[in-house]
Amino acid sequence: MKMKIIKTDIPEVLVIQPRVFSDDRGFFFESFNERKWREQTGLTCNFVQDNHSKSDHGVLRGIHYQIQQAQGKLVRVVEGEVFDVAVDLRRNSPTFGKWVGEFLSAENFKQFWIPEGFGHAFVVLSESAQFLYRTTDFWAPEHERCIVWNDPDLNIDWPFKFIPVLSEKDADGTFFKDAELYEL
Ligand SMILES: Cc1cn([C@H]2C[C@H](O)[C@@H](COP(=O)(O)OP(=O)(O)O[C@H]3O[C@@H](C)C(=O)[C@@H](O)[C@H]3O)O2)c(=O)[nH]c1=O
Repeated sequence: MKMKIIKTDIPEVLVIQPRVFSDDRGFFFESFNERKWREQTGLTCNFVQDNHSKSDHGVLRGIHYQIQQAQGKLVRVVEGEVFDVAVDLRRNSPTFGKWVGEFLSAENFKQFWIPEGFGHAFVVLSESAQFLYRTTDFWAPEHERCIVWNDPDLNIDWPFKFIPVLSEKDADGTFFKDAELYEL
């Protein structure tokens, strides 16, 4: 069975289920293969930055985006479990303001493709989680923006009841209705 690409309710947001080879030693899988990625998604992406973060249970990072130098993100989890969310912030899109979410874990090996023009956030559901992602443009702090995780218009159905742990920047995020959006 080859790597599977699964469309979500927002067709440009993809779930990638890689083929994992398990044996007595453990497992092996191609976490990224440019040729297969191009052939199976039809996308040509030039990934320029790899990021790795670790967060404790209850940490929520996001909703982040860059108004210029928009970053497409291919994300995955190598320890623990998160609920990962992509929000369509492309003003002229038929799915503008809609979100999709996916549970990503070290156990399910799923990857999530969040294209340029989307906001991104995740919350840690396990004791801790390590999160890896590749981006199609560089981090540009001057263009970085944040929408609050519990924005009333976005109305994201987060799968938790606790009070999330936020950075100061994220606690101070703007509302979707006031957000500066992309210049793609
Ligand atoms: C995002 C980023 C941060 N940093 C630094 C700045 C700061 O001192 C420290 C932590 O930054 P932050 O608090 O912004 O990290 P974090 O809240 O994890 O930000 C990330 O959140 C997720 C949801 C995303 O989608 C990412 O694109 C990114 O925005 O790392 C870099 O050096 N390069 C980067 O690319």
